[in-house]
Amino acid sequence: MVKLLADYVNNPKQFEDVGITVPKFDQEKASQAGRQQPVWVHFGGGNLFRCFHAAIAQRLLNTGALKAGVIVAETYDAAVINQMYQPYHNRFLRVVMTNEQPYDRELVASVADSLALTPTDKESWNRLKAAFTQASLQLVTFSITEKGYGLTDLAGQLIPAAKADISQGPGHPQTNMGILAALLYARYQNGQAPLALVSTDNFSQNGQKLEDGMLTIAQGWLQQQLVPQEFVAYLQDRTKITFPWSMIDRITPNPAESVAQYLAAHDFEDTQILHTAKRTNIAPFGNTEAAHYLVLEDDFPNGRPDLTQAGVILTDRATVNLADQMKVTACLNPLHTALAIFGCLLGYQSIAAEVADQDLLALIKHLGYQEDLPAVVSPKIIDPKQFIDELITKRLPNPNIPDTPQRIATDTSQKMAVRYGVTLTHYAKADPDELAKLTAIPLIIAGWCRYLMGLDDHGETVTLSPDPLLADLQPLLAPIQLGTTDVDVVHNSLQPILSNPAFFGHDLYALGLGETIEKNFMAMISGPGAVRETLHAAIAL
Ligand SMILES: NC(=O)c1ccc[n+]([C@@H]2O[C@H](COP(=O)([O-])OP(=O)(O)OC[C@H]3O[C@@H](n4cnc5c(N)ncnc54)[C@H](O)[C@@H]3O)[C@@H](O)[C@H]2O)c1
Ligand SMILES: O=P(O)(O)OC[C@@H](O)[C@@H](O)[C@H](O)[C@H](O)CO
Repeated sequence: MVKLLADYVNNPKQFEDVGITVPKFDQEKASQAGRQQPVWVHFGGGNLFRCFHAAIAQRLLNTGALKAGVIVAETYDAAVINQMYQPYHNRFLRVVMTNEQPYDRELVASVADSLALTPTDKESWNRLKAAFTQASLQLVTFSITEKGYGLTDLAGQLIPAAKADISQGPGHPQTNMGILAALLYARYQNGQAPLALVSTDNFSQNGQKLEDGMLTIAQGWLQQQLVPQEFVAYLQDRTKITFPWSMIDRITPNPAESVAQYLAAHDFEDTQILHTAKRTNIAPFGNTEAAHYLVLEDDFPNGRPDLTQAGVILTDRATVNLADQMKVTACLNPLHTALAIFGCLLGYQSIAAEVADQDLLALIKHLGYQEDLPAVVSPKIIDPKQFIDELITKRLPNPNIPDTPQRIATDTSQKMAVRYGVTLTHYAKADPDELAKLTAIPLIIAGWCRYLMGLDDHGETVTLSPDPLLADLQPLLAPIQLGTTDVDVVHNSLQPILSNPAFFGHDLYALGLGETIEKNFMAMISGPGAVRETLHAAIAL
């Protein structure tokens, strides 16, 4: 059995003998370089980072295109750092779930330092701040989930933490945007070196949202005269600070028991999965798929490593935007969220099993090909139709990818606007008559409302995936039971959700879809088994 912490530099054979590839660099040296002359900081050291960004850094360290390891910062879940990074000296094993075994396994050692930013840990804050003052720093990437960028509530008002960040100035930030603005203030005060800030979270125009969020805090400080005008000018000077947009795609499920067992059977010792109190699932290993796309706007004012050596596509903003719209709003994530909602309702634990269900397959095909694809403008670097074909015929059905509808259902309230609202906007602008012909999108939205009831299709209670708005949304559905036939009760419950543009980017009644969704919902609550019946009747081809 080989352990994650075994000495791969002096004895690589112990890894190679069990089929694990080792780094071609010395972790100690890369870590030292990362701490002394940092090049790359990443916020959100979850599974996507470990399986994708860290692997890119590892490729570049292997070839010498990068000398310094990545510094990882966690603002949300300190347990990730304290229990999964530091005890393993920031190493992990990356497992690529190819269609056939053996899986590709690689010891990843490209993380130089890992920092949990908590209000009491001054040392970590100072280390991160020091990294931000270094001119060597070229890029900061983020995979902090959609909600990590939020500063406003459902009514569009600043949340208390954002108000506190603005009133208290750069000394005590709480929100991610406040933390970033404070770190950039330190950079401004120490030489004003340039920097690229790259969101790699799953939503359209992610760089714009990062920029807007960070500037909301910085401009608040300026209004309170807590920072000079020159600081805000520095943030808005495109030769200094940029917010490249990105499209990122690699299905990276939570670490799975089946993979832990595979690793144990293949002589790897560290397989214990951690489920933190904040519901992050993380392990000494990460499991991901083979297919991957990272498309970045090439706008790095302080230079960048040669990311193309690791397969990253660098292009202009317009192309990134089209690629991202293709993936996040049409050809992948909307299909995923549909499988998440109906998978949880129908009792599935596996995405691969779901796409073997003819009703669900018909649903995602109808959504993808009939309703989403017509709204897509091809980014040309990737063909949208081939992209969906690959997804539906190769990626989703791969039984070795241990993905679950429950993972994908996480934070659905944060995602509906991007995953369905952008397509609705397309139809509303291009051809409003088409809105009335949509079947899959209204059905999925009704399915989400049905999911929020917290009952599966048998009428049994199900534990819903974490979502920051569950406590607001579930009480709205409380007056409804399976068997409720009163259309007014249903309308009163659904209306505040369907009419709120914060969820879908639109008042769905104004688009003429509210009533259809209510009807779909009524059908799905008529009794046990009604979700399946409604789905089958609506979408069967
Ligand atoms: N996993 C995938 O298949 C995949 C693929 C493409 C893009 N993404 C994007 O990456 C994000 C993270 O995915 P993951 O697989 O790493 O998830 P994960 O659950 O493994 O990790 C989530 C990370 O985000 C942090 N986080 C959660 N809420 C936060 C908050 N409010 N503020 C700051 N940090 C927060 C967690 O502490 C953790 O480090 C997704 O939300 C998505 O936008 C994921
Ligand atoms: O990561 P989220 O929470 O935005 O969405 C869940 C999945 O749809 C997502 O992680 C996909 O696996 C990913 O977007 C594939 O590239």
